[in-house]
Amino acid sequence: MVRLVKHLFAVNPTKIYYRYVIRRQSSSDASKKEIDVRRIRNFSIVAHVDHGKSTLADRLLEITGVIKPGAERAQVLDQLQVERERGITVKAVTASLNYTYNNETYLLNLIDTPGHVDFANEVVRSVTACQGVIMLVDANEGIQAQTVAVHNLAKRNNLVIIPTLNKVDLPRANPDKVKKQLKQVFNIDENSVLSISAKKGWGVPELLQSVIERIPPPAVESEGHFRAHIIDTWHDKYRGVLCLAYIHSGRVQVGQAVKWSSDSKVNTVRHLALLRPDEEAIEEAVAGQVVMVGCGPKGGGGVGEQLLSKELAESGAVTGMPPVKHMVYAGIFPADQSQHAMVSDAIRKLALNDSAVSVSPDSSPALGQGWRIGFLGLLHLEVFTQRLLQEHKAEAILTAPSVPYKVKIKGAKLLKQYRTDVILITNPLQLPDPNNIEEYYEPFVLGTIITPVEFIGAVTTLCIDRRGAPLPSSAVDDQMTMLQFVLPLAEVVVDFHDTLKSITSGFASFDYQDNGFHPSPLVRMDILLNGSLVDELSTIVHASRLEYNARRLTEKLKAMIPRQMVQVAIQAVVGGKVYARETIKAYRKDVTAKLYGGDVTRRKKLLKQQAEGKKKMRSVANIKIPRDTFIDVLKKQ
Ligand SMILES: Nc1nc2c(ncn2[C@@H]2O[C@H](COP(=O)(O)OP(=O)(O)OP(=O)(O)O)[C@@H](O)[C@H]2O)c(=O)[nH]1
Repeated sequence: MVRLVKHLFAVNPTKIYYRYVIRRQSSSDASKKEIDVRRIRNFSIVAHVDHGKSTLADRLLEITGVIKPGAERAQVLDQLQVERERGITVKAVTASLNYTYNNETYLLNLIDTPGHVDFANEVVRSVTACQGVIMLVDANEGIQAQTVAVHNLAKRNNLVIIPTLNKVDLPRANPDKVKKQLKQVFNIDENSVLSISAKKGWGVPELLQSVIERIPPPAVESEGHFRAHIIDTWHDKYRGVLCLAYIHSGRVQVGQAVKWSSDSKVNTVRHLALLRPDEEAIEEAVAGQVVMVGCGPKGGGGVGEQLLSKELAESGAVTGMPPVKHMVYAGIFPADQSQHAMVSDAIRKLALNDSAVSVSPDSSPALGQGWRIGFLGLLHLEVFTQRLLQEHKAEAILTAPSVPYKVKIKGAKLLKQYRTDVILITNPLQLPDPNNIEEYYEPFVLGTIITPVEFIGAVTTLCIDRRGAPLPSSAVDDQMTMLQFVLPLAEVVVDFHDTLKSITSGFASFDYQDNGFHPSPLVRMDILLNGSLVDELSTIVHASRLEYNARRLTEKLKAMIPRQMVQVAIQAVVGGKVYARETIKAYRKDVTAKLYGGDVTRRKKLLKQQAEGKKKMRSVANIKIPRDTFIDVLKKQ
């Protein structure tokens, strides 16, 4: 089952959760000594899903003495229930490992980066702490779309890349062919490519030596004021917020006064530890290190923030990290409003651990008080809600997800209100009156697809159908091609990947990266149930898709909403004009049945009451909509 799910999420890999302990390292002395920055190596393992990151991490932990060779459970790193159920890894931390090479002890920080674009933010913040990556490529499957994505990311961040072929033990492995692909696609010198079997451990010690030889130590200012940026945060019941921090300059000690870049309050460092991956308390950490820091229960701090010495914070010389770009927004509401405080607390705690979400208050006539949450993609959204339920027992209703748009506004009043002429729309209901909109902008992505050549036609048709604009393609080798398209994000987030997999028998892989906002003819389409607007079902659609979307949405709602006591009219409307309509017939309840042979005035009274009841339901749109409708209606095609 797990394997099956893994394939379903073939480009939905993620991050690794390194928070288990098998055996403490016997090297605690090393952490008490002053660390020489020249003997620190900060690196990540990056790869397409299933190319062997977790397996290689296991081997590295074995070689450095963290786990015993041949430990029974493989890939012990995935701990969250959601990870086990989905067969994907979702959460990243780090492992600080000691390794002796040429009689010198090195501190190797294995900083995990997630692969899937939904977690791109995590990758970006992780790589800022790395100087190099091990780029794994399955010697049997060859380069896949995500290999291209992680390679580009490493290049953009000027990281040293150690190209490594994995699974060379497999009988079908073809290292020579994949080396040629690496040369063809990335211009990687074939002689620099290492070959390993993470499963058997072949070539792994040599790989570790290459990490030391090829990846430079961090270029940091050992002297000067303490400055660190936060890679990850999580909540500890007793110690409050704990953070994983990469130290850019200076040093930090337990008891030191520090400040968050976002806050004027002075905090004291109370907890300092190396994660090996088990915590190993230390008294001091220096620039170049990745350490766990805690400032006590009220110590605060969030991912992307910086932790600074009090003096540096007060000098005003620090600039912030770039803000996260959210790809998908959805409303989240407590299933039961009496649980609002509990769900609120759960969201706060989870958002602390999942830095990539943005949370703002929201309210809906149908669903009550809730939150509008920004995610990096649909998988991210699903994982977040699943974790809410599993880890915090918080049951929430999710509204239909939508991508953010931008509009250029006109009219003195609006311009004064927003103090800018281009505003970001994260909820279709925020759209100003069309008369006040000068131009609409839609988010686009650069999609990379690697496919066997026989599917080029089918893939191109799919992309064009999704309003994609083709870019020049290039050969990976004589059997595989890399296609690139600029695609509207709205056409990609919902079911693009599933469709691509089905038309290519699972052989094509897909990845995408942000391509910014571009002008686009958009309109807001509303759904009326018996004349009442259902806020949660409003969508922004491309003008060319209006009639199709109107029909599709009303038909799907008809199939999803169960029959009610009253007839339900479902209408898709733009600016007062109805583009599609469906009707769900009412159950007919014979309220006079009990009055067989009774008095006629009594019978009339009951019929009148029933008619009034129906009217009332219409006027308040008291229609029971299954909660999954709000997400499924946009999801399933
Ligand atoms: N034969 C062989 N199988 C391997 C090797 N390395 C990994 N595998 C197998 O490949 C599959 C995927 O390995 P993982 O380590 O989970 O891959 P991953 O890249 O971490 O995958 P995600 O955690 O889902 O991102 C597992 O069944 C491993 O046992 C290898 O060197 N040889």
